[in-house]
Amino acid sequence: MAARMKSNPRDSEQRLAYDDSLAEDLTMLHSKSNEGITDTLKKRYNENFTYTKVGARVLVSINPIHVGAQTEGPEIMKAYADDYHSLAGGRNDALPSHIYQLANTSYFHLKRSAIDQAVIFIGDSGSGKSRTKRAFIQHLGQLLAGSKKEAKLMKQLEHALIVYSSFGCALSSDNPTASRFGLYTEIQFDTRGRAAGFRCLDYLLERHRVTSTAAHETNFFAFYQLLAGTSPEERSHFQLNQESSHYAYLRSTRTYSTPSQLSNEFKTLKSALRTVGFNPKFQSQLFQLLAAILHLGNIQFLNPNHQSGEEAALVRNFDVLETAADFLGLHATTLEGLLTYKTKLIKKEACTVFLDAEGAREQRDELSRCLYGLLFSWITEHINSRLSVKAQENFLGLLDLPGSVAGNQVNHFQQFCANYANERLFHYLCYHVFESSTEAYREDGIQIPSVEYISNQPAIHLLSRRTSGLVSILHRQANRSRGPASDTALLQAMLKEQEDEKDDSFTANPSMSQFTVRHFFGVVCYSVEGFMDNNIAGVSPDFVQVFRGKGVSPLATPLYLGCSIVQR
Ligand SMILES: Nc1ncnc2c1ncn2[C@@H]1O[C@H](COP(=O)(O)OP(=O)(O)OP(=O)(O)O)[C@@H](O)[C@H]1O
Repeated sequence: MAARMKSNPRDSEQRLAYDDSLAEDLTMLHSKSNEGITDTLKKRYNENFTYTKVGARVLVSINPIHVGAQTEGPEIMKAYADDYHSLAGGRNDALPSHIYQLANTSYFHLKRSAIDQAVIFIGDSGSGKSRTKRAFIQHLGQLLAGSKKEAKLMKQLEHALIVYSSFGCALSSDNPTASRFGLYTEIQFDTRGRAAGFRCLDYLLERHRVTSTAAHETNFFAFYQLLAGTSPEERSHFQLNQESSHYAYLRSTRTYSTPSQLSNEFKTLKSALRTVGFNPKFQSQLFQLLAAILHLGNIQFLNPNHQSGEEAALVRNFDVLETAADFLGLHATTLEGLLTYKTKLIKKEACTVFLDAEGAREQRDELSRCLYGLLFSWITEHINSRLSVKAQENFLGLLDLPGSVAGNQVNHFQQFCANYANERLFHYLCYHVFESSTEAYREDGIQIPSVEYISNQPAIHLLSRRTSGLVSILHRQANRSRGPASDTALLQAMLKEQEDEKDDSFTANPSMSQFTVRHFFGVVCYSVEGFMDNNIAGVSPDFVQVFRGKGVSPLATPLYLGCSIVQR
């Protein structure tokens, strides 16, 4: 166990004697220089102390991925739970800083003062946010273990995270288990402070990954788990081939696990689905839709014989289209029409456009992304409908968004959104750590020196200025009365506004369709390609019409039944 007894300096005398080298709390350091802080964190990390406090409300965690660090587990959890119970929730500081201790404190405040609590996880991709969140939830489960009902609920929450991890995580260049979506989880408490339910809200699912994945990355884990884990009967029912290389959407991607590990992961997924309320029928629907998406990706198109613009693309392998159509509950000809024709607004009139092979491929991929996005939303709605309660007195909220990514690679719209969200969270954090308490003291007439810190105000300014900020420009260009602008026009508009503002946090390279933003975590290059489409990303009216039509098999309709899903 990495936990060690250590006294914490509370008064000034103790503080003078405080050994900076392994300080539990960075606010207690004599020298609060960058060097002093990083030195302390480094030493603590080398001593297997993963966590360090910054005052009472902020915890720094350094991913202890190195061998030898045993920072979690039942024994350590028990020590912190005993600590909680022996002190009736009070903080005793005898144990080293830990996420379990933060869980103790949050739960204690919620119970004692009936004030809602929120925990925000911020960090680079791969820094360990999701893992730390899981540890928080596991420990909360330990604190609630006295009640069977509450313990069961916390287990269900852990299983919900397993489901989200299968459908929303992938191997990326920065993280073997990167969350390609954001999740806000609210644990609900009743008037007596007992956990009564939980609900989730997902954000920013990287839908694009379904149809195109960088060579050194993977698609969402659920696809590989499905292929490796289904029984021969199930495979034959879903008409699946066990080899991921058989599927266009998985072909160029990296394998991330051995077949037997994937098969075990699939078992775990099925069991997690069952625990959060997906009965075998619903599970079968989920997997059938995943299979349909894989089959959709294998449909190939040829250009029409006459390129007059009045003939649509031809399907090269109609048998694959028939399989996909069957799983989606559509007639093959309906799916063929959906993929080879498109309704477009031309001069405010809805016109049907014939798609060539390239257009049909794009339409097919858009359908796959749309189905996956709806599937993901449906999972959230299903979990919420089973496990949330309507009446809650208090909540404990946990926010975990995809981490920030800097580096040399060119990033896309989804990462722009994630990085923007991380800027806002960091800004919020800085305000609460450095500004809000100082303001409170000043209001009480107490003068305290202000602390210098690296503010991300320039990036916030660039991104969120009311009219000339990048996000505002993006919205304006999407909502023009004459229709959305092109990506090139968007970049031009960004460039013009920033030149007028003389904002050096921004540079643009129109010939490469790229721009860079200086974020607080580094300079990031974005390709503007796809920004407009992704920003609008509504469900195509063609898709909605077809799936709402009469005669569609119930297999696809659950996705469209929940109004709130369609409205998203
Ligand atoms: N305490 C820990 N002990 C051992 N391994 C850890 C620990 N924390 C994180 N890791 C490992 O580090 C990797 C990254 O962790 P995690 O997926 O939680 O990062 P993240 O910050 O949520 O990233 P992203 O923003 O990309 O989702 C994972 O493989 C995880 O298992």
